[in-house]
Amino acid sequence: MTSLLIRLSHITFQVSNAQKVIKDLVTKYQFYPFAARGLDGKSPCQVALRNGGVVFMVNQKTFTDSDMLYDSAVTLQSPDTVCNVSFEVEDVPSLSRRLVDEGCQLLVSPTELHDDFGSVTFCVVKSILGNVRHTLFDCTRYRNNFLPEFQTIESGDHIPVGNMSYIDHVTYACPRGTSPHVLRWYERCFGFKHFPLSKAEDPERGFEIRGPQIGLRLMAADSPALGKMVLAESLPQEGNNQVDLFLQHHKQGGIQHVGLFTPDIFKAAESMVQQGARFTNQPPTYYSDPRKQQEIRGLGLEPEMLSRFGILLDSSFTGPEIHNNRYLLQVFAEPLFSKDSFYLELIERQDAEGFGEGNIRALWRALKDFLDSTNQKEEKISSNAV
Ligand SMILES: O=C(O)C(=O)Cc1ccc(O)cc1
Ligand SMILES: [Fe+2]
Repeated sequence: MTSLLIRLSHITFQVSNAQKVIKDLVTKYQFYPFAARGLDGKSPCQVALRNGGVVFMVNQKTFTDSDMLYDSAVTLQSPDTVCNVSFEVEDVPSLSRRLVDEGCQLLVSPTELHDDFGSVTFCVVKSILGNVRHTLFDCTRYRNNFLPEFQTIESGDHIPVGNMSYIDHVTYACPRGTSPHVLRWYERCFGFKHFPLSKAEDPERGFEIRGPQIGLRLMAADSPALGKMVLAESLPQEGNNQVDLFLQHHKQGGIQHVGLFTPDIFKAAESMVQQGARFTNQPPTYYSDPRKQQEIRGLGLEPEMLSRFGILLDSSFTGPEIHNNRYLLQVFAEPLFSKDSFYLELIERQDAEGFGEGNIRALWRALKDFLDSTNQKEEKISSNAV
């Protein structure tokens, strides 16, 4: 079955102000638009943007399925959302039949579209999780740069600079208690395999991170063709947390963030910050901690390079000597639409396949601080207004 799946193709956004989101992706995150439809106003605009090997499609939200190509419309009440992870597959009709036999719902049955450059077959499958869906494409008979009915946008003299290599992982927020079920669905339907985040992890329980003000259950899965996915649920605990806040808008669950692989996170973060992107800050104590400093320096890095952009490091450091050179660098951008919505992550992996518990704890704390400070600002504004 895995031979039917070729690769993750792109991720689709459905938003109320596509122009604004496109502008942010272009100016802050160095994506460039390369194909579009609906720019003449005859259909809702759909724009494909690229940064290196990463492609996003931004769709203006519409409420009639027939206006939207390669996806189906979200509901009228839907928040701005990132809801479709599209896969390239070998044989759309046969895979869609198999998925229907598994009990999956098709939002769009296998359909063929063509233009002067050839034809593409696709279907849209509803995931078992929230508003998530997957468009399955066979593009082997198509020779232009994106999909039929999209016009090429010439980049002219503008030389794209982005250095994102590919989508490293997609992280889904799940309502409490649902992730084992969701994991099994992805195993059955798309051949993902449980990817333990710790030794001897129980796939029913996943990897639990507990501590003061943190309660998170993670389960990851991997597919040789489609990459990694992470399922995140909150554990009952005090106070706000990013998964529960996300679920206030995406009640049944959804795509919470996407990790973009870059070979040089310092270069990527620096150029994005210069263009106005903002990453979550880490408290200075993260970088001044002597053990952390030893860990950073032991890998040939400088604490100042990390602290400038809020980059987090996880390695197998147990001090005082580094045992191997495997490490993970991550940095998390501020939410793209509203304060507790979808965000982008940059990740550089040096021989490290998993996810870093230390980084997740630090991110959780930083986002809590960010949410608390925006809440305080909002409270101030509203009390001033009274
Ligand atoms: O570490 C990562 O990049 C993950 O994707 C894991 C993760 C999942 C959910 C969170 O709210 C925060 C981190
Ligand atoms: Fe992530």
